[in-house]
Amino acid sequence: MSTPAAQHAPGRAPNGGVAARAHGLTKTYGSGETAVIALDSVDVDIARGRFTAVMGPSGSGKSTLMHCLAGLDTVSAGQVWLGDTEITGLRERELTRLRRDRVGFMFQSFNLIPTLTAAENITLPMDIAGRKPDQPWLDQVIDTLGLRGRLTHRPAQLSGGQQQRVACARALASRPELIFADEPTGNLDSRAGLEVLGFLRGAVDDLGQTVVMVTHDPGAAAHSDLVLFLADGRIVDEMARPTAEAVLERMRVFPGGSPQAAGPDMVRARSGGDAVARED
Ligand SMILES: Nc1ncnc2c1ncn2[C@@H]1O[C@H](COP(=O)(O)OP(=O)(O)OP(=O)(O)O)[C@@H](O)[C@H]1O
Repeated sequence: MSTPAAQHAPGRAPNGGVAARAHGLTKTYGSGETAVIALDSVDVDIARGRFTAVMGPSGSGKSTLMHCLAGLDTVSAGQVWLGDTEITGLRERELTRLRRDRVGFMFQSFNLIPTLTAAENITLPMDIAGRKPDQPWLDQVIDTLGLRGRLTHRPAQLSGGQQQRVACARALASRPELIFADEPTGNLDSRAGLEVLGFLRGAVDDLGQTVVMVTHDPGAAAHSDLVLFLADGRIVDEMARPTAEAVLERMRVFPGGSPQAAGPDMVRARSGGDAVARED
């Protein structure tokens, strides 16, 4: 299977490598008349060694897509792979181990443990797993993120940007196959946000990591290689080599001049119900 996410440089995976894949991914919450279709038969390939951004109106399914790809949530139908491993159908215990060993997470609210130092927070997932960090790699991550002088600080002694850098180091520490970042700059001022985006970019370019980032911010999405646009639980568009201006311009085609106001009928009509490649 191949999808637009994997068909257009620079979002295309080197050597066709796919870090995560969804096929016919459907997620429904509730049942009967109150059922909500959060994801509607989504097909997507996440290119390995690339930075992919996911954008779309509030409620379009961005977080649900991320959670299903990361094995944080079960699917109602369809299949999800992490690398070559099909994760749909895995037992909770296997999923927990897979997330711990192969996926890194960053959240808007940093999710650091307040009583632990920065160093302890960074290695916590590996400590829980009983795994020894690869020290040269960890040193490289700590130095790249400029955290060397902050390792003994607790989160309350760090700025928001520094806390998110610790969360970034924690996500990178085990050299995961895939890092999911859910609005990682949402709680940061623009300077700290830019810094974190620069580090995520560097993690991809210099360290060969794979990053998927959910964002509402066209400026943040502009740091990615490829933007996937979600609306009404479907991937309705994509943009390679995005700029903030181009992303904003793209949004203007949605009713009301903003993707927040995009109507499902309109985006379905444009996409024919499937993800479409950008034609310009
Ligand atoms: N646990 C849940 N129970 C019921 N409905 C849910 C649940 N989680 C999400 N939904 C619904 O699924 C749809 C997609 O939600 P999701 O959080 O994935 O959207 P989103 O694009 O990430 O939104 P936002 O940008 O506001 O965070 C929404 O209609 C939402 O109300």
